[in-house]
Amino acid sequence: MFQTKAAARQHFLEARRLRPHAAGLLASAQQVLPEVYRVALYVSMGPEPQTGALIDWLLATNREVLLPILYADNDLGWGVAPGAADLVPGRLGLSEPPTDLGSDAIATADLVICPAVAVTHDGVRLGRGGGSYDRALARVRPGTPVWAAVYDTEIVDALPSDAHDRPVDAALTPNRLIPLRGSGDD
Ligand SMILES: Nc1nc2c(c(=O)[nH]1)N(C=O)[C@@H](CNc1ccc(C(=O)N[C@@H](CCC(=O)O)C(=O)O)cc1)CN2
Ligand SMILES: Nc1ncnc2c1ncn2[C@@H]1O[C@H](COP(=O)(O)OP(=O)(O)OP(=O)(O)O)[C@@H](O)[C@H]1O
Repeated sequence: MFQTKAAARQHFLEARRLRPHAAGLLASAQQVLPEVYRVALYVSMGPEPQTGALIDWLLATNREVLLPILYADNDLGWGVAPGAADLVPGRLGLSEPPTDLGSDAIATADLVICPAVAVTHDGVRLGRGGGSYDRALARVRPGTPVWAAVYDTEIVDALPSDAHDRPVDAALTPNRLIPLRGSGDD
């Protein structure tokens, strides 16, 4: 398999760039979304699984959506999504909410859907390499479901991992929700 996280990241990001288009998470999420009020999500960029329509639908169905704000040290703050038009440019080409509720606001989420480059059947998540979600997921209220947004081809048997990596409970793809082992509910 992959010797390093960097090698794995390069492999999966290259494959993403070759996709003809980025599929969205709305249809699959609509099928499986539990009764939740506040959902932490991300504003998708480029070939990432798209979140725009899902965010709009959550807001239209009276849910609240938390979106990340990337700090200089790669830690994350959170703001509520008022609507796509109200987002402001952040670092690395990201679009972010204008008002920061702070890093601990993720503890108020009932469901966290986080970006990932790949995930294993055991729930090991590989991200962009900033350690942003390693820190953010440590603040999630215990028992809150955490889903990694990936494509079906990004769910693999093994990935390099570190002790600080936070496991995820399921993989949400544009097609389905796949429960992952090793995160407490089996
Ligand atoms: N949409 C989205 N938002 C997110 C994340 C993410 O993975 N996706 N993050 C997850 O932690 C945090 C931000 N971390 C990020 C880290 C790297 C890149 C990125 O695109 N890097 C480019 C180089 C960009 C540049 O330097 O101009 C690259 O890797 O090619 C984006 C976000 C918080 N918000
Ligand atoms: N709690 C933490 N506080 C500060 N730095 C951390 C923390 N957890 C991880 N890091 C650092 O973040 C860096 C990247 O970690 P890693 O490669 O696991 O990121 P990732 O989970 O793939 O990315 P991301 O979470 O941003 O999507 C590492 O150098 C690691 O030491």
